[in-house]
Amino acid sequence: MAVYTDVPPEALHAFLADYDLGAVRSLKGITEGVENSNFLLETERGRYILTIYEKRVDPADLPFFLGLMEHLARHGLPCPLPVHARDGQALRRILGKPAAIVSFLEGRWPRRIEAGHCTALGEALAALHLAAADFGLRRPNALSFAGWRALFAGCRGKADAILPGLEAEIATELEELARLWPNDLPAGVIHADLFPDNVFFAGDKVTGIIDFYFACNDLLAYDVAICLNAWCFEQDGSFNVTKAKALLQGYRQRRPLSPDEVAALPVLARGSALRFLMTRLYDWLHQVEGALVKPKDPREYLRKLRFHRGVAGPRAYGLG
Ligand SMILES: Nc1ncnc2c1ncn2[C@@H]1O[C@H](COP(=O)(O)OP(=O)(O)O)[C@@H](O)[C@H]1O
Ligand SMILES: N[C@@H](CCOP(=O)(O)O)C(=O)O
Repeated sequence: MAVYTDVPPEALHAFLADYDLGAVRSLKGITEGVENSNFLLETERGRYILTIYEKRVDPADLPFFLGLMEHLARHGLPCPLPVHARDGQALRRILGKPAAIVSFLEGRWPRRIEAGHCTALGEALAALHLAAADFGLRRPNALSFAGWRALFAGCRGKADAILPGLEAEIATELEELARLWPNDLPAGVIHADLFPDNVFFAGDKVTGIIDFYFACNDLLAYDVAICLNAWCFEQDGSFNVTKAKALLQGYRQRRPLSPDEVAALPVLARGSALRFLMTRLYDWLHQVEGALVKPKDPREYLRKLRFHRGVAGPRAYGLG
């Protein structure tokens, strides 16, 4: 459930008076999502998404997120296009909170992932990296080593309640990854959370890429590793090498991976697994009573982390 703010009709009308979107037909809360309040807004002009930014998004980051969506949409990516109000601003306020209207994207995120989705996803991810290359703003990744360590500090003394030995395993992993992490790979703007629920399809065609609220500057191949984790494991925890091969083939058709990027994939996949393990662990251990959002299982990402730690090399991902 992600509707944290109720929008009374008077507030909506006052807000929309500054846009050229015509009269409101309806406003419906969208129950999917975690971070912000999202609404499907229908006006005389068409369908839009109204997002009200809640506590977890730093308002200082919003120009980067909205600017990036606009940049990518203008480069032909199927990303939400922010709607500017008459004063030229896309970032405005409703009920005292930051808010924006973006274009509505058609399609549905895949509940059952097929290899064909992975190929198309790989192509779309590479297209995103290429199109973002001349985006003018920068945002360091808040969820890299320093962020992981801060989350870990917030879980100290509690992690073993989820699985005995977890705390020591994470501490060792943090040390090893800090030693192994590649710092000289191609970098740029990455999506950083391109999970299946953030990619809409019509058949095998990508029709929408949403949720840019973790986007940042980091290693491009790290984004590929995030997708390997989010798209290529089955429900039973097994790794599907056919899907991985499809994803990597799709990506490499648009943006070839250098030999160093390929060699680094196992380490990057470990780091990506640790990133989602840490945020999920933190959220699991800091559940707010009465919260409407069900936390995601951190153990899923521990299993993925262990898989990548055990691979002999990038061949495990279907690369020759
Ligand atoms: N531009 C869009 N077009 C169509 N649906 C959207 C769009 N943006 C968001 N949604 C809908 O809102 C839901 C939540 O959006 P999301 O950005 O993932 O929220 P959160 O950041 O809170 O997790 C999505 O699953 C989708 O159903
Ligand atoms: N993809 C993350 C959680 C972030 O949720 P989103 O709804 O903003 O994509 C995870 O699976 O841990």
